[in-house]
Amino acid sequence: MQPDIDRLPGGLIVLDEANIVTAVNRTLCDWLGRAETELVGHAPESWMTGGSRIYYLGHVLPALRLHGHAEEMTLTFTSASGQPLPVLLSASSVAGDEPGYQLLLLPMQRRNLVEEQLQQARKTAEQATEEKARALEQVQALAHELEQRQEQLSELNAKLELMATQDPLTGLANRRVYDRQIEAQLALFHRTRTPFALVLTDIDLFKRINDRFGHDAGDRVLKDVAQCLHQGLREIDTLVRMGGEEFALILPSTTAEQAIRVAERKRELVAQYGGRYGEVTMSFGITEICPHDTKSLLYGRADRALYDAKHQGRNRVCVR
Ligand SMILES: Nc1nc2c(ncn2[C@@H]2O[C@H](COP(=O)(O)OP(=O)(O)OP(=O)(O)O)[C@@H](O)[C@H]2O)c(=O)[nH]1
Repeated sequence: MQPDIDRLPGGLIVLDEANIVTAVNRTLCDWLGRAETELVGHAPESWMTGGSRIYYLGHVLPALRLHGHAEEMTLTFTSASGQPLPVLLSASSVAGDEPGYQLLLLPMQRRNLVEEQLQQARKTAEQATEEKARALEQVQALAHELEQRQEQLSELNAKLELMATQDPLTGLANRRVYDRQIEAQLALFHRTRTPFALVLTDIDLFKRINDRFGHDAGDRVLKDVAQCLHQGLREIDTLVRMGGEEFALILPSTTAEQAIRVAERKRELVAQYGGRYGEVTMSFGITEICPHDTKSLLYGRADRALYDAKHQGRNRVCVR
């Protein structure tokens, strides 16, 4: 598509090398209020104000001839009715069969408009950048808050998990962990016949300690006994406070024979502990997993072994 130079939003003047107008567009004719025939064949400075004429001949034209271009120069033309017409001129040389120059004129009013539009666009862009920065800040603040909430949530979950599995007085695992571990050991035994032993143990005549020294003293003894029982256990062993003054030990890959030795060591340790609350002893009931055992059969046998120990005079280890 050929550009329609007559409808350009700026005036166009084509000059030959001798600075004589060879063509103009309609926009320029309209601004100057002159017919094309009045303009072609003349020098362009003919329609400029005195000052602009000097500037054009002394500066613009020499620059154009020397460098081949002149940019954003201010000149004032005069219309046929005598009105000054300030313009911004940009010009460049044209090579080829008919060498010369082409001058593009933009009225200053229009330039101001363009500048205003540019300023407006810049302002809008700045506002958009500020809004973007604010939005980014908000997103970052929200992301930070989310991170904190997630941290709080995982802390809370960890606390809940602890509360669900820990005895608050002694810090030992609770009955929930006992159930989980026994079920895991039973499953392992049924799959691989790996033996394990269950030890139930109970502080002897604990009621007397409570009665004589008070409930707080009883709590102190429970904590100390928990420590004694915990000493020397393997990573894979599980020590649980079942409730009251009863504890359970689940010893994986352990026979009843081996469990007796473990229980004896614990019994001696507790008996040595004594402390401010007089003699403290424990009774132990042991059993080893049998082929047709269930969780309750296993527990029942260990409990009967513990009963045997109590019945036989306490501070001893019995096996069933
Ligand atoms: N201080 C304290 N006492 C507890 C706690 N849980 C249970 N007890 C007490 O433990 C005592 C257990 O008494 P009993 O079941 O009669 O058994 P025992 O006195 O140890 O006698 P034997 O088991 O036959 O040797 C009761 O007095 C309970 O109140 C606890 O968390 N803290």
